[in-house]
Amino acid sequence: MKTVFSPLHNRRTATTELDGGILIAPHEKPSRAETILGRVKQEQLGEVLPPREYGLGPVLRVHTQDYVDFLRVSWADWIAEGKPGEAISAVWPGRGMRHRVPKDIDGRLGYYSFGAETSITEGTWDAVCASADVALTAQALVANGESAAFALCRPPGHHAHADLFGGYCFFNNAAISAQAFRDQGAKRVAVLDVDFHHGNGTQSIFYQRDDVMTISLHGDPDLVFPHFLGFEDETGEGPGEGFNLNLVYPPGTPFSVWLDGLETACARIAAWQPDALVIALGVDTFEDDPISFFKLRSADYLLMGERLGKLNLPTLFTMEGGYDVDAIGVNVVNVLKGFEQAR
Ligand SMILES: NCCCCCC(=O)NO
Ligand SMILES: [Mg+2]
Ligand SMILES: [Zn+2]
Repeated sequence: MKTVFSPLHNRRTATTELDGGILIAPHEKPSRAETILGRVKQEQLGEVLPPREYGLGPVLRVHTQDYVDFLRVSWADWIAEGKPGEAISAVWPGRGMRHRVPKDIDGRLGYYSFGAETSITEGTWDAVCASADVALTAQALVANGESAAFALCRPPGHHAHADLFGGYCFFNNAAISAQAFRDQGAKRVAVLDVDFHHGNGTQSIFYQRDDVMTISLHGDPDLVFPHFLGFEDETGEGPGEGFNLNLVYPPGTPFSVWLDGLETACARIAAWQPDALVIALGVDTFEDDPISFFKLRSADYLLMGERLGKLNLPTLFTMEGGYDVDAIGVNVVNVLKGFEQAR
C-alpha cells in the first residue's frame, strides 16, 4: 500500500493545549507522524510519496470561504493584536447569543471553533493545507486504480465542521476526500470513522446528504469529547435520513465488543455498495491511549484491518487521532497490514 506524507506537518508545532485548567504540551505532536512514518518504512508497507498541491478548490467543496479566509489570516491577526500566547478561543456564541462574525480576532476565534484545546500557531495554516494535499494525493491514487492508499495526515481532520475547528482539527481531510471521490464520479461514498472520538465534523458536513454515508464508532459523548454530538439517535436529516450511524461505547470497551460494532458498520456499508470507502483512522482506541477509554490491544488492529479489507472496496485511510506515541506506529501499520492480508 502506498503512503502519502509531507514533512510540512512539522509546521504545526503548537506548544500549548488547554487541558485540566492548565496549558500542557499538546498530545497532537509532530512525533506522532514521524513515528508512523518510521514504522511504515520499517515494515516496508510500500512506497512513500510526497503530496501534489491541489490548492483550496477541493477544500472549498467542504469548508466555507469565510472559514478558510479566517484560518489563513488568524495567526497574523492574533499577533497584530500583540497577544502573548498561542491563539486559543476563550469565548463562544452561547445559547441565545448572536451567531454573526465579529471583527475582533478573539470573537472570530470563538465563532469559528468549538473548543479551547486547539491552539492556532505560526505554521498551522501551512501544515493544514499540506495535510489536505496529503489526503487528496492519496485519494487520487485510489480514484486512479490503487485498491487502497494511506494518507498520513497531520493535523487530523475529522472534528472539523464546514466552518468550525476543534479537537486538533482544522480541515476535514476525510470529508474533503469523500467529496473528491464524488466530484470525480463516484456515486456513493462511505466514510467509516474508527477513531475513539465521534467524527462530529464529518457527520455534520454530510448530515443531510444521501450520497455520502457517515458511520462512527466512538466513546460515549456523554462522557468524552466532543460532548455535544455523536449520539445514537442521530441518523441523518432530510434526504440524509438513514445515512448516518453512530455506535457508542462505554469506558473499558474491549475489542470483542468494539468488533461487534465494526461488524454492524461493515454490514451497513456492504448493503449500500459504495463506490469508495474512506476510513478515518484514529488509533486512540488503544488500551494505553492517554486521553481515551477503550481497551484495544496492538494485535487487535491487525483484525480490524482484516475486517475492513474484506469489504473489498477501493479504500482511502486518513490519519486521525492516537496519542500513545510509543505504540502509534505499530497500531496504525497493523491496521494497514491486516487490511492488505485480507485482500
Ligand atoms: N480534550 C480534547 C480532546 C480532543 C480529542 C481529539 C481526538 O483525538 N479526536 O479524534
Ligand atoms: Mg470515531
Ligand atoms: Zn480521537
